[in-house]
Amino acid sequence: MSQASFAADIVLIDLDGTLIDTAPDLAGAANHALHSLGREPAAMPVIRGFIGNGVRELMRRALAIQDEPSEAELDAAMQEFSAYYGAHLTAHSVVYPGVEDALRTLREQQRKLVCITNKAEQFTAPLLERLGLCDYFDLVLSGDSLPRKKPDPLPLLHAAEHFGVGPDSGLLVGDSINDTQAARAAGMPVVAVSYGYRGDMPLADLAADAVIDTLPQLLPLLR
Ligand SMILES: O=C(O)COP(=O)(O)O
Ligand SMILES: [Mg+2]
Repeated sequence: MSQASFAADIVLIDLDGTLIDTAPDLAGAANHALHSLGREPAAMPVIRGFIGNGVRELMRRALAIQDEPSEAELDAAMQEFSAYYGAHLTAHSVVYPGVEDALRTLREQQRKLVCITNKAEQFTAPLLERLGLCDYFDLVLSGDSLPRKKPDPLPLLHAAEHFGVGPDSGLLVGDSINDTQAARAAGMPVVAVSYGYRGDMPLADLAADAVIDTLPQLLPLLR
C-alpha cells in the first residue's frame, strides 16, 4: 500500500469525517429534534455511526432507535433538525488537523479540488465558509446537487467531466463505504482516512487503494 501513487489531476474530498469533524453538531441537532418529538436522546457515538448517507437518513436512523418513524414524523423531525443545525453548524465542529495545509499544497500543485458530500446544499456552503475552507475548492457537490448521491458514482463522474479529465485521473479521499463504493463504480482510485465515521465497519472493509491517518499524508502519494 505504501507504494501507491496517483496522478490525481483532480482531488475529490469528502466533507463529514474527512475534512471536518461535524459529529458533535449533527448529534446536537438530532438530539434537539428527538427531544422536540418527545423521544429519548441518543449517545454521540451512536449518532456518529449514522453519518454519511445525508441528514434525512441520519434523522431516520436516530428516530428508529425507538420506533421506525412515519414519513410525517420524519418530516416533522427534519424541520426541527434543520432549524437547529442551521443555527449551530459550527458550535463544536472543527477542521481536522493538517487539512488546511494539505489543501493549500494541493492547490499550489495546480490540482483541481472538489468537495463531494452527501450533506444537503443548505448546510454545505455555510459550513465550508465559516470554517474557512470554501476558497480552496473549485467545485462543491452536495447530496442534493445532482439526482443521485454517493455511493452512486454520478457526483464523481460529473466532477471529472466538469474538468475534462477521465475518472482515472481523479482521486477520491473519504472516510466511509459510500466513498469507496462510489469511487469503484466511477473507475476512480480512492484513498481512505483512518479517522472519520464508518460505524462498526473495519477499515479494511473499505477496500481503499491506500489509507492515510491525516490529510497531509496524501501528498507523498501523488505524482
Ligand atoms: O451524511 C452526511 O450528511 C454527510 O456525509 P459525507 O460528507 O461524509 O458525504
Ligand atoms: Mg464522510
